[in-house]
Amino acid sequence: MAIRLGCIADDFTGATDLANNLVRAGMRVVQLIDVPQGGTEEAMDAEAVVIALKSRTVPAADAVEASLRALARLRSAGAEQIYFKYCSTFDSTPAGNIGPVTEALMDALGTDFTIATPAFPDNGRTVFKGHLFVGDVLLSESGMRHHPLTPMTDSNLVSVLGAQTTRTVGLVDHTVVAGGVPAIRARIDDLREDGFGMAVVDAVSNDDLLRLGAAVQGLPLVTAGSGLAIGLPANWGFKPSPAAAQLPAPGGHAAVVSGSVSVATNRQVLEFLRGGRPAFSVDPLRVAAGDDVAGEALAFAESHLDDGPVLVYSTESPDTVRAVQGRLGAAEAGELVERTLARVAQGLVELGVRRLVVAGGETSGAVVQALGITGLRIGPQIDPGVPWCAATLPGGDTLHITLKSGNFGAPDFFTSSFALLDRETS
Ligand SMILES: Nc1ncnc2c1ncn2[C@@H]1O[C@H](COP(=O)(O)OP(=O)(O)OP(=O)(O)O)[C@@H](O)[C@H]1O
Ligand SMILES: O=C(O)[C@@H](O)C(=O)CO
Repeated sequence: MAIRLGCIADDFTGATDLANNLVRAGMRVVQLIDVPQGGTEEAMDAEAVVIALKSRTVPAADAVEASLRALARLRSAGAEQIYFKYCSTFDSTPAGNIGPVTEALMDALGTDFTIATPAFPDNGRTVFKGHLFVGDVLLSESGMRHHPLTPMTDSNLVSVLGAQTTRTVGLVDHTVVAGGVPAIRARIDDLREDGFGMAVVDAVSNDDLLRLGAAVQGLPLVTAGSGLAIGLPANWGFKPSPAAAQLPAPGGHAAVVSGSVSVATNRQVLEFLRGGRPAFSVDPLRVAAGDDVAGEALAFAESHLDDGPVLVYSTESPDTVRAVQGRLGAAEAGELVERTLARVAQGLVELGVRRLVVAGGETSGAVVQALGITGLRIGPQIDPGVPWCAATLPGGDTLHITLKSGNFGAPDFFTSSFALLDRETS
C-alpha cells in the first residue's frame, strides 16, 4: 500500500517526536534513519514514513541535497503529502536551514505555497501574531538565545523565516485560525493571490492545530514542528489508537548519554546527580588535549552498570559551554563532543546496555549513526514529544532507545523513563 504522509525531519530527536504524535493520532509509522538505499519497500510499509536527517546545522546546500533525496524516496513510495519537520523552537540561522529546505521542497513539488508553524502546545510552544513563545516567555528570552549552534534571538517568525528565503512570508493570525477551516482556507487563498509563498500560522492550543490540520488537507507540502501532526491523520480517516505503541520486553543494562546543553537537560542531569547515581562528566578540553576520555567513561560505566542507569554527560551551563567554544570553536567543540559520546554509546552497547536514553538532537544523530541503526519502531510516550523506541542492532539484538530533545522531558526523566519502560512492557 502506498504511504499517505511522507515526512522529512531535520534531526533525529525531532523525527521520533513527530513519529510519536502521528502514532498517537492513529497512523502506522516507520521511522528510517537517513534516506534508505533501495530494497526497502518492506521497511516503508506504513501509513506514514519519517525519514530522519541530521540536516539542521549542516551547510544549507547539504541540507537541501539530503532533503531532496528524502523527498524523491518518499514520492517514489507514493506519499500524498510531504511534512518537513523542524524544531519547535525554530532552530536555524539567517543562512538556514528552514528557509532554503522549504524552498527547495516547494520547487521540487511544483507548489507555490506552504505554511510554517513550530507550535507544540503540549510542550509549551505557542505562536501568536507570528511570535513564538516557549512557555511563558518569548523565544528570544528563553534558553534558546544561548543555543551553541542556533542561538534564537528574534521571536518574530515572519522576519526570521523571511531572512532565510527569497519567497515573501505572510501570516495567518490567530483570529483567522479561531475562525475555523473555511476562514483558514480563505486566508491562504488570499495570501496566494497576493504573491506570498509561505505563511507563518498562529496556534496556541491543540484545537488550533486540529483546525489547521484539516485546513491544509491537500496542500502538497506542510512545514512545522511536531504539533501539526496531531491534526493530519484524521484527513485520511485515522483515529487515535493505543495499539500502535507496543514494544517487546526490554533487557540488558540501562544507560544515559547526554550531549544536550539545553535548560531542561541541565535540570535533568542535576536531578540525577542529586540522587547520588553513577555519573561521568566528559570534559571537551581534556578530549581536545588528547586524553582518552571515552575510554575512562567506559571503564567507569563498566564498574557501575549493575547499579545503573549510568549517566555519561557533557551537559554544562551556557557559560561553561561558551568558554569551551571560545577555546575550541563552536562547530569544532560540538563535533568533538558528538564523536566522543558516539564512541561511548558504542562501548556501552558492547558492555551489554540494551536500554539507552540519548539527550540532544545532534548527539542522538551521532549516536544512532555510530550504532548502525537504520530504523526505529515507535513505542509508548514517556513525556510529550519523547517516545521509547526499539531498534535492531547490526548483530540482531534489540535495543530500546529514546532520543530526548534537549528541552523536553520532566526533571526526573533519566530515571522515570526506565521505570515507564518496565511498566509499559511488563
Ligand atoms: N560541554 C560542551 N561544550 C561545548 N559543546 C558541547 C558541550 N556539550 C555538548 N556540546 C555540543 O553542543 C551541541 C548540543 O546539541 P544537541 O542537539 O545534542 O543538544 P540540544 O541542542 O540541547 O538539544 P536539541 O537539539 O534536541 O534541542 C552538540 O553539538 C554537542 O556536541
Ligand atoms: O520540535 C522539537 O522541539 C523537537 O522535536 C526537536 O526537534 C528538538 O531537536
